[in-house]
Formats: sequence, C-alpha cells, structure tokens
Amino acid sequence: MKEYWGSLASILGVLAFCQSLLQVLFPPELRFATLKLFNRIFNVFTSYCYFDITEIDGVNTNELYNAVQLYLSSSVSISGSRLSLTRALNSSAITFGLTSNDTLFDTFNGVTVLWEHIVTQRQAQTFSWRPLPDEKRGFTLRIKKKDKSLILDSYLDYIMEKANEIRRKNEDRLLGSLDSRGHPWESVPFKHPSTFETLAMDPVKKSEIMEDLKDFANGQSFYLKTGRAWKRGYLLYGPPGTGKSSMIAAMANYLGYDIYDLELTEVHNNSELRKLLMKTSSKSIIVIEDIDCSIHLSNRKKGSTNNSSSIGRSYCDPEMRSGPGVGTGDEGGNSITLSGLLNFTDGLWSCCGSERIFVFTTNHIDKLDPALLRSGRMDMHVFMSYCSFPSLKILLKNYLSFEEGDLDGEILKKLEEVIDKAEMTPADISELLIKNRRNKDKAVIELLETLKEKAERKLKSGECVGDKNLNDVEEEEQEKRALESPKEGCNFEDSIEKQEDDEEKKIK
Ligand SMILES: Nc1ncnc2c1ncn2[C@@H]1O[C@H](COP(=O)(O)OP(=O)(O)OP(=O)(O)O)[C@@H](O)[C@H]1O
Ligand SMILES: [Mg+2]
Repeated sequence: MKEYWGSLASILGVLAFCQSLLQVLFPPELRFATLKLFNRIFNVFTSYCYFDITEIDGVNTNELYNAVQLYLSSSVSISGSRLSLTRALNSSAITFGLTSNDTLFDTFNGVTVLWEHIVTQRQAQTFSWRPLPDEKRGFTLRIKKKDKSLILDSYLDYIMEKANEIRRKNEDRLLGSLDSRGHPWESVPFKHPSTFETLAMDPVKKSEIMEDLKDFANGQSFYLKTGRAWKRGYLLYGPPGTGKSSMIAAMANYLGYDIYDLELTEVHNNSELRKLLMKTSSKSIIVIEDIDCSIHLSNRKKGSTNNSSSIGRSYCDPEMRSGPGVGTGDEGGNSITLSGLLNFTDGLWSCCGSERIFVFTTNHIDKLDPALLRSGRMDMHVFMSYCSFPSLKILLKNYLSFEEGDLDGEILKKLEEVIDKAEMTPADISELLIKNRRNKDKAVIELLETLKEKAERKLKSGECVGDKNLNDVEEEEQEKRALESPKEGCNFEDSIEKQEDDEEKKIK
C-alpha cells in the first residue's frame, strides 16, 4: 500500500513538472499558434479535408446551410433511423433532416463524401441586435483531398439547384394578380385542381403540348446554345367554355410554376407594364386572358406621326368586351400600346429573369394583330375546340368513372355519330354530367338526347343560312390555317396596313 501511494505521488510530480515545463516553453500568447501548428501537421498526414457550413454566418442566415439541409432531406428519408421533421410556412410537404451529430454518406460523380450535422450549445450571448438561437448548428463536409477540386464547386452548385427544386415542389403554387389600384403583385396560394389528366381534349394534341412544355422546362442549355431568351409563348383560342383557363391551370400544375394573371386594363402605361414584368419571378406563367378585349389596336402609322411615346394603341373600354375595333385612342392617359405589349413579350426586357411562359387567350383569334401572333412571340397556337369524341370519353371517365369498355358499344357509337355535329363545349357537357352523376345511365341517356337535339338544330340552322354561311366558314378556316402556321419575321407594317384597310371598309 505504501508503495502504491509512493508511485502515485511520483507520477503527480512528473505531471506537475511537465505542466510547468509546457508553460515555460509555450506561454499563453504562443499556445494558439502551437495548436494551429499541430493542426497543420495533422492535416499534412490526413488524406481528408473538412468544410464547415454554419447555420448563421456572422449575423446573416447562411443560404448554403438551408440548401444542404433540404438536399440531404431527400436522401435521408429512406436511410435514417432517427430524423427531424419540419414543415415550412406556405408548404404542404414535410421534410426530413439529420438530427444532431448524425452522419450521412453521399455520392456525387462517383465520389463519396461524408456529411455530419453538428449541434452545440451557444455560449452566453454578448449584446447583439439580432438574438441568436441557443444552439449553434452546422454541417461538416468531409471529402478526400484529391477530390477537392474535382467536386467542390460543381457539388455545391448541384446542391443549391436540387434544394431549389425541392423547395419549389414543397411550396404551394402562387397566383399573382394586380390589386385594385394596379399595384403589383398580390399573391395567393394557387390550388386549381385542373391537370392534363382531367383536361378533355384530343390526346395527341395534349401529349404534344406536354412534351413541348417539358422540353421548354428542361431546355436551359438549348436556349443558351441557340442564343434565345428562355421563354415561350402559347396562344390558346377557341369558343368560351372549351378549357382555355383550365389548360393554363393544368400547365402550372404540370410544371410547378407560379401564375401571374395580368389584367391589362389595370395597367396604365408601357413603363408600368415593364415594371410588372421585372417583378415576376422565373419559373412562372404570365397570363393575359381575352387579349382581344384587353387592348385596342388602332392606326400605328397615325400614332407614330402624332405621338412618339404612345403609338396610338390603347385599351379598349373594359365594357366593350366584344373585341377591338372600337377604341378610345390615348384619351384618359391610358397609353399602353401594342408595341409596349410586343416589347413585354419579346423585347430586351422580356429576358430579365428566365424560364417564363407567356399565355394569351382569346375567343377571336381573327381579331388579333398578326404581329402579336408571329413565331417567337406566340410559339404555339392551340385551338381549343368543341367537345370531340376522344374528349367526351375523358369527361365520361372523369365525371362518371366510365372506363374504356364500360359503356355499351351501341350507345358509344351513337354518341360518336352526333358529338361533332352538336358542337357542344366541354363546359356544357360537364354541367350535364355533374347534374346526373348519381345516376350514370340517366346521365348518358340525357347526354345523348341533348346531343341529338343540338345536332338537329345545327343542321336546320345551317340549311337556313345556306351557301353564304359555308363560304364564311371556308374563309374563316383559311384565316385560321394562315395564323396557325405563322411565318418567322411576319411583316408588322403589312399587318397594320391590312388592318387599316379593314377599318376603312368597316367605316364605309
Ligand atoms: N377541355 C376541358 N376539359 C375539362 N373540363 C373543361 C374543359 N373545358 C371546359 N371545362 C369545364 O368548364 C369550365 C369552364 O372552362 P374554362 O374556364 O377553362 O373555359 P374557357 O375556354 O377558359 O372559357 P372562356 O373563353 O369563357 O374564358 C371549367 O371549370 C371546366 O370544369
Ligand atoms: Mg377562360
């Protein structure tokens, strides 16, 4: 026992001697530098390097920390055994996260990296304008030194991109509109249930549009390579109730874009229009509904000689929703012009921000200026037609849960015979189906009767009007075909002259 105490006393003596020796060799002012030196020596021999990404950078929130957290949440959900769950404001999705001091391996371009989530208690706070959280949170990224240059930049960019994608997917879509004083943009969550699945239209045309949209959304490098602004224009035209607005909602839901509903009659001049454009975010759809009623196309040449700032095109009176041709000129200070609108969709300003889709809708495509319709402005013209047989099948499936083969073959044949002749809109047909949705058989029989009745009525009225009507239809079709295949560089002046001629004829 005596020996034991004796050896303990000598160990303590050695330790005390070492401590005093260290204090002599490394005085306090040198101690930090010594630690650094040891760290460096350690770093020379280790094959890893470490990066700390703290939640708060000084007093600002570190964007990268949030991005890493979101990014890791996508892989954590499958593998983790203890996870933290969060649900952000304006979001309907729950995200997973690493709990404190948990680690996770990730692979990027064939290189494996290790993430560690480190949470420590913050020391007593000194005075700060912004109170800091009690916990200090951060991620440590460990990568092999040899992979540092290979992956660091591109890996962090990739994380930021992925995080943005996840954030967008989790967030509710927004619908922006102007307030009553024309102030931009008031947003509300956009929860329209219309999707391409519920949209009744020709399936071939539908998949064409869906492909076009996907190509656009994934086309960043293509647009960069070809030197084009990353934007696309769609013109939806057709009779009321054929699904133009429903199509816009389906587009937004399909791509996960926000919608900006631009009511041109609330905008006072071109510069306001430009400011509105600048305040829209990327990945959005800018919608101008009933474009033929929103601006009035008057004489551009006259405007240019009279007044240089306003080229003589103004709103049509909101009450005159029957279309253009009835204008108010520039009176009343309303000086939004066609050229302003063209610049909005196609000019230099249209490229501020990216990944934007412009959608115009109209019931009267023939009333629009060809300059507005040419390729590059409105790249795709989509005719929303009366309900066709394929569309009817979609409505029957949606409203009455009829699958292919459920309906009696004879009835289907009869429906197919009359549907085109009846010229009923999907809106009318869906109303009929909703009304009788509790009794499917009754719904189909009533639908068939209504279609027959309408077809007969159409046939009779067609006979009464006679050949003149047919010529009109032919003319209309020709016009439509010409507009459906717009030529690049369509001459703006020609179109204005044609319009002037038309106006003169009308006056005569
Ligand atoms: N193609 C369609 N597919 C599915 N439902 C449709 C379709 N067309 C119309 N509907 C139904 O009719 C309603 C009105 O349609 P929507 O508002 O999309 O028509 P619109 O073409 O925009 O009409 P308007 O020219 O008057 O603005 C929608 O709420 C939808 O339920
Ligand atoms: Mg509409």
